[in-house]
Amino acid sequence: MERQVQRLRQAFRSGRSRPLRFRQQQLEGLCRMVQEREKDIVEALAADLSKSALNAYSHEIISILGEIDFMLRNLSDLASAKPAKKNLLTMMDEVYVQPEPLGVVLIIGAWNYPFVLTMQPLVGAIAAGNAVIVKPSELSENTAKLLAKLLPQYVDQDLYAVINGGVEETTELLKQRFDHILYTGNTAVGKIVMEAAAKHLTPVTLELGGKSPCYIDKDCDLDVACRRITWGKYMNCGQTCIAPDYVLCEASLQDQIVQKIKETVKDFYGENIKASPDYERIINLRHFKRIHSLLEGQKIAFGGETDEATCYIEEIFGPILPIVPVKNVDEAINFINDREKPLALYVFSRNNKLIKRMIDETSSGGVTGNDVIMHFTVNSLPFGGVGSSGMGAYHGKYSFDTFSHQRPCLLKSLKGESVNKLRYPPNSQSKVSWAKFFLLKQFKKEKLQLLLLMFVGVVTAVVVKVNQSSVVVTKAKWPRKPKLLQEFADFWSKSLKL
Ligand SMILES: NC(=O)c1ccc[n+]([C@@H]2O[C@H](COP(=O)([O-])OP(=O)(O)OC[C@H]3O[C@@H](n4cnc5c(N)ncnc54)[C@H](O)[C@@H]3O)[C@@H](O)[C@H]2O)c1
Ligand SMILES: CCCCCCCCCC=O
Repeated sequence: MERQVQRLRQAFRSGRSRPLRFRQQQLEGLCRMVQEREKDIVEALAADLSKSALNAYSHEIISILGEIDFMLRNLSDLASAKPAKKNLLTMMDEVYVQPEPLGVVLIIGAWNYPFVLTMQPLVGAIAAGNAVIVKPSELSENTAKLLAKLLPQYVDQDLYAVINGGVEETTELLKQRFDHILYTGNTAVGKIVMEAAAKHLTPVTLELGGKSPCYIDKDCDLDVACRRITWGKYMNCGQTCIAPDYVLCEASLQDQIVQKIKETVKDFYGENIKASPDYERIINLRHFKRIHSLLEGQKIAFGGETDEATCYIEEIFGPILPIVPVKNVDEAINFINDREKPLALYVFSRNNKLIKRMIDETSSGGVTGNDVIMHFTVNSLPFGGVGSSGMGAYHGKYSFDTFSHQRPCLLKSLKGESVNKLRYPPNSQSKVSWAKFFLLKQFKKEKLQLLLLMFVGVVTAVVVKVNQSSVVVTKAKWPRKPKLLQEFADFWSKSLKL
């Protein structure tokens, strides 16, 4: 593994991953991979999660095509140097922020959306000019194997690699030095990743789990709310990081909500849910048993039928989508704030002020009002957690920034020493006063314009004076100019008592 990381580091050091044209070619390669091998990808997702081809396309493949398209369209803008605001001391200098690639990046994916959760960060890391190792989850083994087979056929093999394996291999991989790690998975392993990264002072983005509350206000269209919640809760058999985890509502709404969700489940998946192509399965027996054990001793409002042989769990309420009665919105807010910060918050209400209030008085990775999941699909929004649901974010521009160093650059000329005297020893009270003026003084735009006008006036006056006192200014006389300017600067320097 050490050798593999070194091989990527060498390729990165060669500078090959940096030119924009190269990055674009790699992203185009990824796009071709998704388009030409769509059938293989769909089959792998079906084998791992019983995803139908249509769901594989709409839940995973579309996101990746959209992300690649975004990067291709915006790459030159994202990668360009951005001019930065100057202070009075750096007025004459070049001041900008230059994004630069970090180096060798590790992406560790989870099994529940095995294609999206590895490919979407990969797109950002390539766009930002890095070398990348992708470690897919061993639990979604078909997608993991497929990625290892396909990627080398479509992108540069020395810069981008897939390493497959479980805990042992990932532990070994985490001993290596990376320049950034993006990990998606549970919070306990997130801590292991962060600890390993700390040994090399490697920055991390942690995309972790989080119990996402869903508050339903009594001033709401319950039919619409329940339909949207049912969609987000049962998509991918409930194995979605931002699925609504529990509902908070006033007790009077509880029965209606149960009834409406029950009806919607039948609407979506038919009477025989088990036979629906749109209904996925739990990833493996271990997870099946874990979820099954949550049902024990609970009051199940609807569903609860399971089939161990096919890892099928019919949708249930209780531990899977608990409904927690609250007196009012204040109690709902307290309930949320008494717990770890969730990955998402969902609020359903006709009352926009109430939605805004819940946003203001709670914290979560992201928020969708009057719907669920959808903030994930907007690539102009950062996607990530806060507190125990994670740190850092990605998607679109935020992916590019996550995998870049924002390098501040200040380019001065070798001239202008008179002004620079201000900061050279020996220090003096007058220098400190001028430094305060130059660095702390905030001018209103109009005042600054007036000052600039006065400055231009003074310069013009000096130039006119000099021209009047000299013989006709010819081309040959131009070399005298810097000296004049120097004299002018010295004049200012003396006036300012530097
Ligand atoms: N925030 C998000 O974007 C997001 C997305 C998907 C899933 N999740 C969360 O992830 C969880 C489900 O994922 P999971 O953790 O079961 O996935 P998982 O079992 O696939 O583990 C995630 C990754 O961690 C690696 N791993 C596991 N144990 C390890 C160890 N001891 N040391 C080093 N690496 C190890 C695995 O090989 C895998 O690549 C849920 O909590 C879910 O909410 C979060
Ligand atoms: C159109 C809906 C797309 C939903 C994709 C959700 C991906 C969530 C990843 C976390 O588990």
